[in-house]
Amino acid sequence: MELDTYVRALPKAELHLHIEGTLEPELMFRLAARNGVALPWASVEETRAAYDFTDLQSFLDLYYAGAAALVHEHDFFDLAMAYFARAHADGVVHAELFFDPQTHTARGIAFDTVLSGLERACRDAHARYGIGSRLILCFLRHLSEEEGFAALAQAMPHLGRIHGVGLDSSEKGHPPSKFARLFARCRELGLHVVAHAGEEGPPAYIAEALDVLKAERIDHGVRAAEDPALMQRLAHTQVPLTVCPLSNVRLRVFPTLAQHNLKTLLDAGLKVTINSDDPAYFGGYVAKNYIDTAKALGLTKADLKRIARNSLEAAFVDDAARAPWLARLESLPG
Ligand SMILES: Nc1ncnc2[nH]cnc12
Ligand SMILES: [Zn+2]
Repeated sequence: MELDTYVRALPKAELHLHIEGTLEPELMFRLAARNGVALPWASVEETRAAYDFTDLQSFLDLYYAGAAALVHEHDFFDLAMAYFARAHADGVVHAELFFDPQTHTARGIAFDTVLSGLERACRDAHARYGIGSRLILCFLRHLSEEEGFAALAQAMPHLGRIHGVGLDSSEKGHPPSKFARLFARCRELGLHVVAHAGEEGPPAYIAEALDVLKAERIDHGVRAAEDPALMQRLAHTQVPLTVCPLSNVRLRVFPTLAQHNLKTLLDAGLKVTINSDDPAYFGGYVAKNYIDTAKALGLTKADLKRIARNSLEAAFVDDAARAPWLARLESLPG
């Protein structure tokens, strides 16, 4: 079986996906026109040309600017449905969507507008494609813990619709410990906990995410490779890493895909998964992340199958939901 066909046939979960990062320029311009929102770019082409990032912050500046096109419930619905259609084509059977409510409430968009649009898309995607999904509220770490508590207060009436919380945005200078009390409260509320750590920030941030926030998965985590004791810990505990190879290259965490450490992490026994992060900005959805990484690092079908299996095992679902996906996965060669 050809690599492309094989990757798409693998049942997989996408566990690191910012829904705002799936806003393709074409939809961004349609929504901006529909909503009378001014964008900093004149055309779709000019927008794509601006996606020449030097680091995480240079991306985040554009990502927050693009999100301004999202205003109405229907916009969030359209955004998520466009993602689910692509995810389905890539063989995704389950997706855990990050969303950044503070990006929207700061512009006067109601929390419920964001959540209702996304939730309706999750329901429709299940009916149309059979894709399972979860919504994970991410706190913006460049803002204060107090502002995080304000976002949590807005989320409180809707907690039945939110499965977990995460931590994203500018990593350097904003360690996980800044949000210790907020995440303790989220855990008391029964929410799952994940956190971006070790993308641009040091390995110590990964340890803090585990020790202080009690993160159940680490988003990115690639800088763990700099700390042998942390590598051993991650291999021993099997805390999943949601690695995003194309993102890492576009944000210059690694100079090229051939220099990415995913295979090193995998061979050291860590529970590595492959995800797309912000595919509209980084040039590829999840299947392209699998395929390009496989080609660049010489991953075998057995490696790819293991990565897909890891993603299913790391998803926040019960074993009954996982069983048919795993059975289908194991029936494939490799
Ligand atoms: N890769 C990333 N790192 C941190 N925050 C983000 N928000 C969206 N994408 C992100
Ligand atoms: Zn991310």
